[in-house]
Amino acid sequence: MRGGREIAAVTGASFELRPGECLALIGESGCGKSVLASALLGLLPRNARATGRAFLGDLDLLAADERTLARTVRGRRIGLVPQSPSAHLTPVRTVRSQLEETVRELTGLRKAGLREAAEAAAERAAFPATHLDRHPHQLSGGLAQRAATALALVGDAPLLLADEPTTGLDRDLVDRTVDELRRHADTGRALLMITHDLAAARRIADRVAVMYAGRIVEIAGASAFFGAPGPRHPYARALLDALPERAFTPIPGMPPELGDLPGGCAFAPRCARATARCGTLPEPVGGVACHHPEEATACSN
Ligand SMILES: Nc1ncnc2c1ncn2[C@@H]1O[C@H](COP(=O)(O)OP(=O)(O)OP(=O)(O)O)[C@@H](O)[C@H]1O
Ligand code: NI
Repeated sequence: MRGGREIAAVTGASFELRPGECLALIGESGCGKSVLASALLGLLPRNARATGRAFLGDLDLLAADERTLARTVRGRRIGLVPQSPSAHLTPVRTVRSQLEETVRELTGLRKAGLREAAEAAAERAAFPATHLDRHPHQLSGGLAQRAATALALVGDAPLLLADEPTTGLDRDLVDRTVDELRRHADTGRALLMITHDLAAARRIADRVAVMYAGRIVEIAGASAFFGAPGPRHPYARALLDALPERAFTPIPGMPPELGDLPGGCAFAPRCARATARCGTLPEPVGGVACHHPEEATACSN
């Protein structure tokens, strides 16, 4: 809601995520990625509401009450690497003390084991042991990011939501961080990684979901998406073509205001393939919501 009006930040998002799998959620700023993650955790602002179903095992996350979410879901069944780590860390406590508390809560470890486990968690997220006794305001953005990732990894939750987990990290650390997240999936857990970093997505994702103006417009296997035959939705194709290492062609125009979406396909005003048909909303077919998708070829997965 903005100015008393209701705005659909995410619409009709439908996807599955299996144990052992990494799904990368990509799309321009403001398209609804973080709102989707917040809805799964029951962390939407009070003026927002979510409808539909989102099953984690037998539990419908959208129907669960706050007590269940707070006691059994957040941290335990779903880990979160938040988009703004500094806002998520407790300002008055050192990183070590926050890690130790989380380890104690989630694993029941005590005393000596606690210290060791906290240090191991820091190590997993490449957070330097020399900085463990610092407070959040003494950390750079990249270090706060790593502290938040360490905290999120502690419980080995069956589902990890990582919202821009590599912001502020240089390339080596990006690779190291996403490889650690990938290991989380490789041990039979699920990972939803929200990212602007398509190289990081390509490195670890099994599948890619592309969001535009609050809708998932394409879901595809990562190797088909990033390699051959490439994305099938014109927006997804344009996102990749905008990369400096590819065509470096910016997407013309701007994403629409969510409060002022066109009636049909929201990408049509920016799309070279658009025709009159795009005035009606395309339903997803074979993972692609477009009236004029690029051809699927035999090697797509
Ligand atoms: N509390 C709120 N009240 C009103 N609108 C909101 C609120 N939170 C998010 N929005 C709107 O919802 C839309 C989606 O926001 P969201 O944060 O999910 O985008 P995002 O895809 O995560 O972007 P980014 O890549 O910049 O993080 C935006 O247009 C944003 O302005
Ligand atoms: Ni976001």
